[in-house]
Amino acid sequence: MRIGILTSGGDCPGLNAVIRGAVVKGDRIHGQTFLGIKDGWRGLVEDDVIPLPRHDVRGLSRQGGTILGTSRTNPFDDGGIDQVRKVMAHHEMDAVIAIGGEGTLTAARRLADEGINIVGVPKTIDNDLSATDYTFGFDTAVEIATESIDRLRTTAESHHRCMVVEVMGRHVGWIALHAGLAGGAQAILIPEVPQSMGQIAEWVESARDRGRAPIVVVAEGFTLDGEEHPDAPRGLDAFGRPRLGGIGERLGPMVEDATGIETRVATLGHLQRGGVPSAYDRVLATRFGTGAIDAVVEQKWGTMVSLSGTEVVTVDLHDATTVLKTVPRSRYDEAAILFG
Ligand SMILES: Nc1ncnc2c1ncn2[C@@H]1O[C@H](COP(=O)(O)OP(=O)(O)O)[C@@H](O)[C@H]1O
Ligand SMILES: O=P(O)(O)OC[C@H]1O[C@](O)(COP(=O)(O)O)[C@@H](O)[C@@H]1O
Ligand SMILES: [Mg+2]
Repeated sequence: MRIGILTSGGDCPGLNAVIRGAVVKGDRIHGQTFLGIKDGWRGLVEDDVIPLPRHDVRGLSRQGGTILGTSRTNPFDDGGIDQVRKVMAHHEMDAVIAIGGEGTLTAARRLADEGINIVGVPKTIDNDLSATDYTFGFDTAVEIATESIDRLRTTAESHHRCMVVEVMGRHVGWIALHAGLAGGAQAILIPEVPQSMGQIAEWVESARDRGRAPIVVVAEGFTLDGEEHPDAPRGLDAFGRPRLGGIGERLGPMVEDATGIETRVATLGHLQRGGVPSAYDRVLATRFGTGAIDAVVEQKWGTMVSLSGTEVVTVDLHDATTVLKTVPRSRYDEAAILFG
């Protein structure tokens, strides 16, 4: 059997561990042959496909990024199903393992609906995919954000300042919630729960009044009460998505004006996606890779590997892509008891 592997959407620590897990198991147990599809769906529609022998995945579980490259190409805009069929036939590719987030897996679901043999693997630092308890990449991002908050806190305390820390999270606030809780933030602002400037100022002042240096963690997709869209001062990216990032820089002066507390801003940005995966993410990603091979062998087309408790299972791609996994209001309220 000849299997193509692609990585698509924003990169994420653990992508290489998935590739290694799949190739080593497929080669060793089933004698399968692997092909690397370059830059996500782009490689599949433009026929940019390379051999992916077991030798090439040696030592990959600790390596950040993706050796295959990634892009945000939409296969339906740039070639469509006929082109995908043609490229697969050209390489005698029997199946594709698509590693990506909600966008990539929606494309995978549409291709599976058209009869392409596809199995999905969920990745995202945002942890916004339904039908899996966790995605790899999230743990590493939270670890990096937490360490950053710890470091920002000591400088904020020395100067008696407030620190606004902007983290990633396009539609959901999981990174902000977990890193904020782990770092003991005095306010956590997430896309799911708009807040007023008055409330934010109240939390900051109350922390200051107790002698603390207030830390405000804000997800890039957060909006103030009454605002319709998150800040995207740099316009759209190459694929028409708003380039988020900027709410922290906007909030900093507003907090300073509202409270009189000297405030600094740190935007963590792509630091959260770079570098080596955590041990947890290496294990999860490797298990997803070997699990994807089981799904291919069992011809479970149109499914995605998923973590259910501690077990790797498969779920229908439809279930995984219909609804985003947002932070439930009760989880936010639980954290909010500690704000201020
Ligand atoms: N409904 C869709 N149909 C086909 N392709 C899609 C769809 N939604 C997203 N995609 C493609 O998948 C790419 C990756 O999605 P994106 O959200 O950027 O990353 P991720 O897969 O990490 O969520 C998008 O740029 C787009 O080209
Ligand atoms: O790398 P880019 O294009 O700047 O994209 C940034 C976006 O990618 C993410 O890191 C991950 O998003 P995806 O999982 O949808 O790729 C978001 O948190 C962030 O908004
Ligand atoms: Mg996405």
